[in-house]
Amino acid sequence: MEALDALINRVSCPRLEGPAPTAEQLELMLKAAVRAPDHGALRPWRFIVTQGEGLVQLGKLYATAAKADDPDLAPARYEKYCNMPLRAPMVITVVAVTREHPKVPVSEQLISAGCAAHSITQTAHALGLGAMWRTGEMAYHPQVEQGLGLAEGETIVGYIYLGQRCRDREAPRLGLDEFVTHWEG
Ligand SMILES: Cc1cc2nc3c(=O)[nH]c(=O)nc-3n(C[C@H](O)[C@H](O)[C@H](O)COP(=O)(O)O)c2cc1C
Repeated sequence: MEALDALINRVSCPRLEGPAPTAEQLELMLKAAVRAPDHGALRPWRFIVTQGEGLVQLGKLYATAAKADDPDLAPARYEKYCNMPLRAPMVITVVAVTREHPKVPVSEQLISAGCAAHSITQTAHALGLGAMWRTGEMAYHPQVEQGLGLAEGETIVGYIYLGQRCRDREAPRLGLDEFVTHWEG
């Protein structure tokens, strides 16, 4: 796919199916991710790749965290948390690795990690794969952060769900006038 086509027509795919991206596809997505713009070359990101049994374990981590918040959690809700990561055959957890820096505020480091996450979705689209950036409460739960081994200064910026597209979606055509002005002083 041409680069411009991929950039302009990327869409998210809420419904994904197997097989998971191949090792080659995964490498391309991660290579693109680490080329995200990065003030100070801090490389403020890391990527946790989960598939197969790992997805089952991730679901259990979510459900256990939800149960810790609400000991009366209904079994159906518990099950729902278990099934969340099973919506795709691969999930890449994008982690912002931030630290205090004299020139680069933490907010910029978070933006860089977000750009890295977006590069994964763009590359997935260019490869003909489907991707969906998700967060939700399980991106911010301390028990999930601990289970995934996050350290101080690390934040989940997104779970990128990846797989084969169940159906093709058209990118919405947004008029630019609403968002763009030209400033001439
Ligand atoms: C930081 C971030 C977190 C998101 N979290 C969710 C989420 O938890 N659930 C969801 O349905 N969409 C979430 N989205 C939105 C989808 O990834 C997607 O962008 C949206 O459905 C619009 O589809 P499109 O990308 O094809 O325009 C998130 C997007 C971003 C940037």
